[in-house]
Amino acid sequence: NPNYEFGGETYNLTDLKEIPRENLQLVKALGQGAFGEVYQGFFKQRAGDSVEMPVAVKTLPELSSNQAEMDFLMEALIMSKFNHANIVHFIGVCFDKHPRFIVLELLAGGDLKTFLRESRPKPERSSPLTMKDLLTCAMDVSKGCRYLEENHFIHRDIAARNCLLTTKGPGRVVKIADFGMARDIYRADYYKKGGKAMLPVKWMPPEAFLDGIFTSKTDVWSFGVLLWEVFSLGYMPYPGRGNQDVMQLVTNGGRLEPPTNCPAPVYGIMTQCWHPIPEERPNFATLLERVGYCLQDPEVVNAPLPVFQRPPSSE
Ligand SMILES: CN1CCN(c2ccc(C(=O)Nc3n[nH]c4c3C=[N+](C(=O)[C@H](O)c3ccccc3)C4)cc2)CC1
Repeated sequence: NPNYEFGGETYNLTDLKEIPRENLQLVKALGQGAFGEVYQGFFKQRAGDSVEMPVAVKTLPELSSNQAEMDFLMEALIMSKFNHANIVHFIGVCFDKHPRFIVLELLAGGDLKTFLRESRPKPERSSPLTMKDLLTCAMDVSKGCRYLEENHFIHRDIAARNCLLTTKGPGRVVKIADFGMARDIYRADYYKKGGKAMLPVKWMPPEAFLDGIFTSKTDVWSFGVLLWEVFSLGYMPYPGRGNQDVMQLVTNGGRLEPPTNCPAPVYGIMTQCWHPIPEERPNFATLLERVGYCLQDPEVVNAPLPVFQRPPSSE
């Protein structure tokens, strides 16, 4: 029964809030999670209550290895200790028997990468998003990352695919919602990641993919790539390049090009995140300030988003 350290305290299975299954109703599948399905459902504080809260329910298949059971438990422990508006809220677990559930806040807008790709300008309509929308998404993620940094938690996989939106519409809030990479490393089964082949190399700095060194400055580099994802409206970074190619390019000082129409101050923040020396990269408190300045800069906020262009073949 593994322990989990966070904020100077140690936690284990007994610290997790157990929810009675009868207070939960699973409605429909939301998508294929790393373990089993993620369902949309409803949760009642008390079985008889008329008020029910929409929730997301991560499920662990009944026929799971002990390794998968432990991973699922560790994921619950990790998420249960976070308390921040830009990190998916943990509600509780149903661990008394199979199938096991982790009950989380429902983020109904889907993941950030899909949202950005769906928001690209089309021949018949320009993008519904403005620079302000993109900067606000980036601001949300940097707030979540600053909280993790303050708590000395290294995420190791900050990327648009791991962030979810409360809604696609205006007033959307972006939250960090997947902690699978940090969980795997915490459980020291990095070999589970099947070596370099599975690592998110395109989001990693040289000291990470060359020497396995991870600090919060690793997450800063990844945030710079997430910023590039946001301003390219969901492109795959280093289009048309494989991981080996990217490792060589980045080790030799190569970097992502500015996305089309990306305001210079925004690209400037990206390049600061990609400083070869980790200590020279800004921390998330500073990044939050700099994204905030961009949001106050009329030249940035009023800059037009790119108009429709045929995507390159590799995309
Ligand atoms: C037309 N569109 C189609 C797509 N659609 C969706 C698609 C997916 C979701 C969804 O998974 N929402 C989630 N809310 N809370 C959690 C979720 C996932 N969680 C997890 O823990 C998942 O593992 C996870 C985590 C990070 C990223 C993806 C998945 C926790 C919501 C709407 C909106 C309407």
